[in-house]
Amino acid sequence: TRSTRPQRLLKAVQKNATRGDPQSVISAIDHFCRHSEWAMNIGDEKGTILDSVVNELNPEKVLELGTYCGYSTVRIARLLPPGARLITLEFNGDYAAIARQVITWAGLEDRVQLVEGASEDWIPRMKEHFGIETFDLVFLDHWKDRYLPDTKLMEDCGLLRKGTVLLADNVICPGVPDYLQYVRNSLSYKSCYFKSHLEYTKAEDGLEKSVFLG
Ligand SMILES: Nc1ncnc2c1ncn2[C@@H]1O[C@H](/C=C/CNC(=O)c2cc([N+](=O)[O-])cc(O)c2O)[C@@H](O)[C@H]1O
Ligand SMILES: [Mg+2]
Repeated sequence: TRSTRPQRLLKAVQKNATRGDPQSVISAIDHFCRHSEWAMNIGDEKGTILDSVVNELNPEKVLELGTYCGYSTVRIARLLPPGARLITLEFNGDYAAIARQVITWAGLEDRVQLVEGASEDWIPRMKEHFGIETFDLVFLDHWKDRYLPDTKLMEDCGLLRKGTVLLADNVICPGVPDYLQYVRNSLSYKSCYFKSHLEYTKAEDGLEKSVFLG
């Protein structure tokens, strides 16, 4: 049977990227998405904004919601100091299997914990299962109708501290209106919008950075 797009994306990484070189993995995926098949990775333009937020925070504990093929996982993990940890949640087993191989190809498996499961099931288990007190950075890039419920769930589970940064992809396209309204109007967040473009296209999109005020 015909291969899937994530399988073809992984093949492009294994063919064009150098093992242990995260930047070459990022470039191989961006080239594949620009010249072969579009895929819903954050991409190189919004990815540069993601990089700047990670570099500014120098986070120890990072949570990513929605791994997909692991592109943003690699972008984030490559910037983390060796002692830091990135936990990424992905409930589609096929995508998780691809992402594991992409992350390993980049040589970042010792900084990344890919958990195969749903965010709503695993957010409540972060403390007892992973010994996580609070996260320094959360990157939201999963189904758009989950951003708001999962943010409220993280609040209720005490996983956010004064200064925790939530960085949300796709706040314009496909859009997350309920989440945007919440973080922009809640007294518990200081929120700002980074205007950019939908990955590999000229359409507008952007990232919303929201700092939890406690
Ligand atoms: N509750 C949950 N727990 C764990 N994993 C979950 C989850 N909900 C979804 N996922 C996973 O997260 C990814 C979904 C991404 C949705 N993005 C998108 O739909 C998307 C669409 C466009 N677009 O259409 O242009 C552009 C983009 O940048 C996008 O991120 C998939 O890998 C999916 O399996
Ligand atoms: Mg996205």
